[in-house]
Amino acid sequence: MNIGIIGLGSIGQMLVKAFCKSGAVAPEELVVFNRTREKADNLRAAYDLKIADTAQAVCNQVDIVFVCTKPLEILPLLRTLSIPAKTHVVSVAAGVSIADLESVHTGSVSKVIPTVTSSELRGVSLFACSERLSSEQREQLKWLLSRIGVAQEIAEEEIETATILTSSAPGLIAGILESYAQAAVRKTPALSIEIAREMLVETMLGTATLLQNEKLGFDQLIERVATKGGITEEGLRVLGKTLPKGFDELFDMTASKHDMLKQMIHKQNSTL
Ligand SMILES: NC(=O)c1ccc[n+]([C@@H]2O[C@H](COP(=O)([O-])OP(=O)(O)OC[C@H]3O[C@@H](n4cnc5c(N)ncnc54)[C@H](OP(=O)(O)O)[C@@H]3O)[C@@H](O)[C@H]2O)c1
Ligand code: PRO
Repeated sequence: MNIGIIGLGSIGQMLVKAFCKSGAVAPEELVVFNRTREKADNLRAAYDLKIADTAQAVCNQVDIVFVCTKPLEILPLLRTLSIPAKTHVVSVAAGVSIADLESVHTGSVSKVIPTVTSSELRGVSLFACSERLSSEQREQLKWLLSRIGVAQEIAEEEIETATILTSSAPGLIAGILESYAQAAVRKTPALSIEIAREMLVETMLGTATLLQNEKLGFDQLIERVATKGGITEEGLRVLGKTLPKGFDELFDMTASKHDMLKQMIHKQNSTL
């Protein structure tokens, strides 16, 4: 199976690494193109993949192509290409809908929201497929994504909120952890920030492993940690006062950003 990847930024490079690391795809089955050639050359130093000279050349030789450019770059790019109808076009762009993709490609299209943690073969890739997809194309996509983590099929109307739980989450969690570590050091300046960060990372790994291996609910883990009348209880009380409002605002603001992006994409598509 030949797989194309157009756009080798953070997520395009992650897909190359994850597909190769998982063994889902042999490097020589990958055909890549990036606007700036250097990124492709750097990847080629590690993986024996094919570098195409143009995005069109990628589309001419693959069964499925992952387009990993930014949301406002994808439709203008796809409009310049003559993509064979049999080629399955997969967009990873937040805010670009299946209908948008169907307006620029006559064949099968899908929307995938990957996550950077798939470079460790962990995390959730969200996917939504167009009705044009054959069952073989859908199974192929699901199989590829399940090799690099959990492949979660999802209705398009749920994908934006789910993106915040899966794809944005590694960045958001890193932001939360940094704030957690900084607060610890403000409280106790003798504590080194590096050690505070390391302790949090190890604790996060331990927490995730415990939740998963013992199939604990969050409430069960809380009960195990928070000794009645103890210290954690006090921390949870503070979180209960501040976090719901903060998370509601986070979901509201990221939804507004999605809406803004979609408006820009629709405007762009109607003027192209
Ligand atoms: N980062 C994430 O965690 C994540 C998760 C899920 C979905 N996404 C989606 O993935 C997409 C890419 O995000 P990113 O974070 O990877 O962005 P990025 O690091 O800026 O990568 C974008 C890449 O696209 C390349 N590019 C732009 N126009 C091109 C063209 N016409 N032909 C070939 N290559 C082109 C750029 O090349 P240059 O080297 O020339 O700039 C750059 O390497 C976005 O649509 C985003 O919504 C990202
Ligand atoms: N990274 C992309 C963004 O921040 C999409 C979800 C994760 O826009």
